[in-house]
Amino acid sequence: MLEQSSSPLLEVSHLARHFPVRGFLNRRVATLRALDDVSFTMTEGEVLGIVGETGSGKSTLGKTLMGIHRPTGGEVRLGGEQIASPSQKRAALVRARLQYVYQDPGASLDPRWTLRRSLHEPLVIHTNWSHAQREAKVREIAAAVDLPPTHLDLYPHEISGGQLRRAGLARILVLNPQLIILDEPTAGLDVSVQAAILALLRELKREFNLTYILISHDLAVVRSFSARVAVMYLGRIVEIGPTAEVFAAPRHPYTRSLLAAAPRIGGPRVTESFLLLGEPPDPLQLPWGCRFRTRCCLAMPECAGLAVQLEYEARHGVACPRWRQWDIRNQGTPPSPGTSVPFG
Ligand SMILES: Nc1ncnc2c1ncn2[C@@H]1O[C@H](COP(=O)(O)OP(=O)(O)OP(=O)(O)O)[C@@H](O)[C@H]1O
Repeated sequence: MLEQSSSPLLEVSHLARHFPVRGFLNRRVATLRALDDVSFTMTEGEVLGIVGETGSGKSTLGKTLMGIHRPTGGEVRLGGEQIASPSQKRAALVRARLQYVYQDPGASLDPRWTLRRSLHEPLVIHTNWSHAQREAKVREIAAAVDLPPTHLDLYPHEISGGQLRRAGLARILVLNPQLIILDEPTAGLDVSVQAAILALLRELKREFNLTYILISHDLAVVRSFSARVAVMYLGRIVEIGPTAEVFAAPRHPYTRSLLAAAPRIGGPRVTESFLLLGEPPDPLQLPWGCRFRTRCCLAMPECAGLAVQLEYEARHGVACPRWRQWDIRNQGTPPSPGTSVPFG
């Protein structure tokens, strides 16, 4: 596990989620390993960004933490209490402490209900509070997300897109969550609306002492918003560490490739030799050993046999024994494609 100064809020250990692929007569014909052996910890108040190409397992991770998918292996602890394992059903009370925010939180509001009814609803389900207690909470949270009390009597179609997002967030916040998983919160928004949403999320984090997991394709958003970042490739974390360090000195060849494909991010000069080679492999036929080796410019035949492990104890962990060998010999200068780097 990563070293943390205080005891962790979230502990994810060797989490896996596999999906059966069924064929004729509903027989299992293959297994899609969407998430495999994922471990990390988070302290209260932290923001962890999750990045990776489409299909790398980011949303599956979020949904498995949330209990939307039951894990195939491993476990999740929140505040020391085991909240997910292959044999465990998630309790409703625990669900309230962890919330998942889809791309557009406003979309979760029922168009036939006033905002007031939508904000009361989670409290009706999860608490036995009186109407007056619920109303006080709803008003407190509406004020925190800058929704005037008069708006509580309006329907979703009567308010602006920005207000709708804020109302969607309010619906989650009434439950006093500790950890919120934000899945692409800024996707499809223009830059000024993006900035407003991120500013609101920062403010809410301070006010309610929230911890966030931010899933995003947008490396610039992750860089500005999260202090730590985990990079995923085909269901595994290949690198995890402080965002500034990962962006300034990426270690895993895949992280270098991601950054090379996003030049506006800045960071170190990443030459073309770190551009991704070829297409991602079929997720039903993952390469043995390191899953990235088929597209990696540092790959050697030995990578097929390696049990490549993320260095969980490291503050900046990387699941590739080859980056270190390369960096020591070449002070970080990337190799030409196909260059062989001997082991040992
Ligand atoms: N319910 C499901 N049943 C079967 N396979 C699934 C299911 N959900 C996800 N997958 C598969 O798991 C893999 C990871 O998908 P996931 O949605 O977690 O990736 P992602 O990194 O979030 O992608 P994106 O950035 O496009 O949202 C993919 O190969 C996907 O097809």
